Amino acid sequence: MLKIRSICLLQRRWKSGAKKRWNVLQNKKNNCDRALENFDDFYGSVYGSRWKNMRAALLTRHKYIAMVNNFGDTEQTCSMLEMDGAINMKSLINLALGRQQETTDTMPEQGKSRHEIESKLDSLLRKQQEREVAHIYPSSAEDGSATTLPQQLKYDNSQETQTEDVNQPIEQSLTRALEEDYRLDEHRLVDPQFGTGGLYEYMPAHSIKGMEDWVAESEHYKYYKTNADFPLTIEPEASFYFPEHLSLYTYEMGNCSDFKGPKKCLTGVLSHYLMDGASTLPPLFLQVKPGERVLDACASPGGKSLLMLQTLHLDQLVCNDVQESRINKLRKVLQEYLFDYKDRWACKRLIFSQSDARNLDQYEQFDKILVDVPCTTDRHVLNAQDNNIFKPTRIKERLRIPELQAGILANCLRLLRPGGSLVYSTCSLSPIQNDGVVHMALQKVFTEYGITATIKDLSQQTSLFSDIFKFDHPKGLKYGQMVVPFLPANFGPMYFSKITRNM
Ligand SMILES: C[S@@+](CC[C@H](N)C(=O)[O-])C[C@H]1O[C@@H](n2cnc3c(N)ncnc32)[C@H](O)[C@@H]1O
Repeated sequence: MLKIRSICLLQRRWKSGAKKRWNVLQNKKNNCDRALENFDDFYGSVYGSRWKNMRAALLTRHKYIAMVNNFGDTEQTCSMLEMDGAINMKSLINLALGRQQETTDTMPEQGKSRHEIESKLDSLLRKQQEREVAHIYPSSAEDGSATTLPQQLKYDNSQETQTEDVNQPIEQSLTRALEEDYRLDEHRLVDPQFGTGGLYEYMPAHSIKGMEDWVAESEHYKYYKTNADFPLTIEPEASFYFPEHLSLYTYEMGNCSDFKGPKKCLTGVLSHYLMDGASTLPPLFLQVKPGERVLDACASPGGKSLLMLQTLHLDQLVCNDVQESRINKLRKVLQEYLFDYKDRWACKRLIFSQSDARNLDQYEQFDKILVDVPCTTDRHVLNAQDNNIFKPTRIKERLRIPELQAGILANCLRLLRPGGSLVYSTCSLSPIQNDGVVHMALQKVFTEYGITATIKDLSQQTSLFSDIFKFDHPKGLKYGQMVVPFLPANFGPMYFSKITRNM
């Protein structure tokens, strides 16, 4: 009897194995496979040899930052995060700001204080790293064995020839990763594949090998590749300040430690909010000032709205999203984090709005607008099957994304008061959804409404963040900045462009 049962079990196991093999033989692709294949073709030709490292990072667990809730037990939360070895981004940025200011100064005695700030920053980072290493690998310090990289830092893509050896000493591996990246950057600058126009010349609009799904997108690309038919100024952003009341905590580059989950505070709200670190940059660069009226045009689930509220600067924030279910999600998040959500502080300031941002026009003009549009969500589509935009039945929707994005951005430019600014952002590496859409929207508002705008060049300000994020500055990127996935700082992707409406 016993014998018969085990035979049955064996048979069943063999059957399911055979089914699996049959799927493999049929070469059935899932949605994530489709997305990866598409990116390999498209981003491979956009980013060249650098795509390999971005790809490995995209397929690896990404890094978060912790935003402290000012409506909870703020000081306790900050101490807890610091005890765990996290660094307050504000101190890093303020040190970098001081360093930048000193560099522009030629006074000889100031060289000394620059040196002091630099060594302070170095020792802060070194201490932080030592504390972290001791925490994660306590035995290495005791037995004298080499410290190894955290598992997450391993390039986990089997097709990559560049697989990191996890047994390498941490410094050696990090140095190698950084050196490799600089080498690739150098290579890109002289690589004839990228030509003088960088991204703008990398592919013909119609003949994109293996990229049939992108043909409609490349039509937009062809359109924005033509010379601008609208007046455009690009000027450096004058200044940057880190909001006094905002506390964002991160681990230094190369440290992939996890944050503890949020806790309930005495006021009943949650202690901190975890988000992709690169998502903090669009609202930070919007530079919301006290008393301003702000629109978050595509607000749900609400991380960026919450960040702007945590600056305690806003006079009014209109949180808009197109779907009712998304608005409900946003309400829930804000409710979990804002004390007095139903009455005083938040009630006076928060307005929920459910509209298609392409047609939104029921409000007075805004001082600032965040335009964090729907996009191909490049990291998400490689890791989640459900509701994936690369599902074959969603092809049309996917191909219309740049058009939708340009429609939203153009309407938001119209909703800005003259002199007001907006930040447009996506979490996609696609030059079409990024610079391409900015170009299309600027063209559209000029042709239809005679509106002109100035692009703010943020490169000097983003360099303040270069100890935390990996920025990519492809030659052709004209209108925005981009954080790219990078194993030692696995944030993003995040593209953002700051635009001011001319008077
Ligand atoms: C990238 S998510 C926004 C993430 C959000 N800013 C945050 O930081 O949590 C894009 C949002 O745009 C919304 N959306 C899509 N189409 C829209 C439209 N036409 N008008 C307004 N919102 C739209 C989606 O429902 C989605 O919630």
